[in-house]
Amino acid sequence: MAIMSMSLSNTVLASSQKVMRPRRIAARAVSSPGNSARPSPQQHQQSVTSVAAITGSSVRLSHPAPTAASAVEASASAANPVEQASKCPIRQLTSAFSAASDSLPSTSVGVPSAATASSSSSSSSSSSELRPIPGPAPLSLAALQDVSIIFTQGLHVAMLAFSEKYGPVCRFANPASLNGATSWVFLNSPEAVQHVCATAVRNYGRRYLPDIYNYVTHGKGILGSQDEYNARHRRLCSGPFRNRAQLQRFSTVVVERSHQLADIWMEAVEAAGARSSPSPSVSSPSPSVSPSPSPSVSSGGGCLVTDVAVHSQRLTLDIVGLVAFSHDFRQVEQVSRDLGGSAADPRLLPDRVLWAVNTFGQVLADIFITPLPLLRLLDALGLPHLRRLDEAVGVMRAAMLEVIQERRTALSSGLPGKDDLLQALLTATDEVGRGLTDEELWEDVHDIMGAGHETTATTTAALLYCISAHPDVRQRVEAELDQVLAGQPPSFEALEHMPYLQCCVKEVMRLYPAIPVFPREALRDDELPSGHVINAGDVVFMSSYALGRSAALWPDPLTFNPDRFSPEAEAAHHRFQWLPFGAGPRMCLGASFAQMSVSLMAATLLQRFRFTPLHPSSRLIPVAYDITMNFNPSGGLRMKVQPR
Ligand code: HEM
Repeated sequence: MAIMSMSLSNTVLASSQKVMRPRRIAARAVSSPGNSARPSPQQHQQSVTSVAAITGSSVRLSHPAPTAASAVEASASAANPVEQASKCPIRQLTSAFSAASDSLPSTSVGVPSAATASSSSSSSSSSSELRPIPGPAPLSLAALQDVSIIFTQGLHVAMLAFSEKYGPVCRFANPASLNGATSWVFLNSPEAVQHVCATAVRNYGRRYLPDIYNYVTHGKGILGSQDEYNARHRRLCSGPFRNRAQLQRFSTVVVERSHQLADIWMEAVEAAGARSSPSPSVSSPSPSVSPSPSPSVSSGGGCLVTDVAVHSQRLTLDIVGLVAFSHDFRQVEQVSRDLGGSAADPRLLPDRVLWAVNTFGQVLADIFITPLPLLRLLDALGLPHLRRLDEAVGVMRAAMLEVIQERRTALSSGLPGKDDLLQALLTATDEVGRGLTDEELWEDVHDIMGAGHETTATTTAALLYCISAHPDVRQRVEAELDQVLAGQPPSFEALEHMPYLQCCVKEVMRLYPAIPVFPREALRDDELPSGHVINAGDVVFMSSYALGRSAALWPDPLTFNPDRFSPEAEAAHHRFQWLPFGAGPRMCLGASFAQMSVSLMAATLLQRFRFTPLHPSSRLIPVAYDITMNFNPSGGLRMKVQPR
């Protein structure tokens, strides 16, 4: 997402992209560590971003069509034909992910080695003419106009516009080789993406990263690392996310916490009913753009009106904290206070980790594409972005290392461990029996938490909105929920019997991918199947957003229509046309967990409530991206929430 945004950016676009500031959940109840980095109330209103800044890719080579974790499935199928036969969405998810996320392309799915990749690449295009890639002339007016779209509307919108203007492959020159890129190439065809992420993946294995990301990660962790380091950590960390039993256990956390949120909503509605408050003014919702202490909530008349996107952020932060290292951020509890309309008392949650997570995310989102030299200058001039970032990282690291030490001690004493990601990673070893060091553990767990929080929150909020904005879709979802659950809580197993809900999840990710761009670096000269020439040093951008909204791939692309993902319709899709989790060896590590979580959160809430979108009033949600998707352009997703 941002990673991509930064692409063109770092230097050129760098300072401009402050356009959209995240307005996600606010850690309003956070206490700062009591130093100069103490966040202001406004900052507390900022979401708890995190390192979700990434990009992904998978290696789907043989599956006929994407079903669940589309990008992964082919490789999964290649590795496990039994699972391939399964039509069960969750089974597909887990099995697909298990093979895909970590199979190095050359081993499990037969992606050619560097040498063969280049020859296969050449042969694939030997029948076509070599042709230059279209695009604006360097430093021309057209180039300026095009680049201005990135500044004003974001790279995701620009990529769609570029493909409409120049075709599915286009190039922007970078005469000064800013950020080391010889030029920027934008791809918007499944065939080209397949080439980069599968056929010739060895040439494009490295993710392009912004300065600040390299600064923060030092090339470590999962998100910021490259090559063998990344592959090893992916192999070690993916275990829990591809293990069905582990996913099942994680699913109980998701359902329990979602029920907690539902209970709080229900209490608010009932309390308001008992007070006989007047009906909330649903006809004139305030967009609540300002970071007010409460996310503009009102209740009464048998319902409440609130920004559901704020609550979903609280929900997913709790979930990732619990799943990652059994840390309860108690953000859902905070919703009662949101609904009471009172400002939170920071003393109630003296959580330094939460403060750090918030600060880290907020600063990172603010400066994501700003070049490092400029950041150092700003720090020297008294705008200490880097210092605040360092401080937040220090707090998170210290807290996590403490937990790791406690866990190691418990483990060596034979005490029962927790059932979380950290516990699984403490004992994970690679092929030569080597485990993860404490430093590696904290970096990886932190990355996974960061990648999993806002992405799932915004996707869930958008899903609730889209389903509710389409009464026919809502009716079908409700009918499926009622029939499958028969009044019981949703579960991992029950999801397997909810194909229509899965279609809705996929459709929302087509229109609103939480991370819209995944960039790669070209190591050597290469040729796309279309005959276009890629040069060594080019940065190649692919976009799930542009693919998902391409009229060439999807009829009536801006309409929310879950039936696009019925088994019959999916069978006609290109394997690389729906890629919300990226594709190839850098594909999202948590794809199956993400789809499961989003589905379960939505199922739990839709089973108990009916939502009526109030703001924005359009069916298409205006979204922007900083590190991940946000709803800043409409000031959130304000909905009437009514018990069913
Ligand atoms: C709807 C939710 C999510 C979406 C749309 C999403 C999407 C993505 C995308 C597009 C990438 C891209 C990478 C690239 O090509 O460079 C990525 C990477 C990643 N995601 Fe997700 N993600 C989601 C949720 C999660 C969750 C829940 C987790 C963990 C629990 C997670 C963990 C990761 C990690 C660790 C990476 C980095 C992989 C690497 O660099 O090798 N994601 N995600």
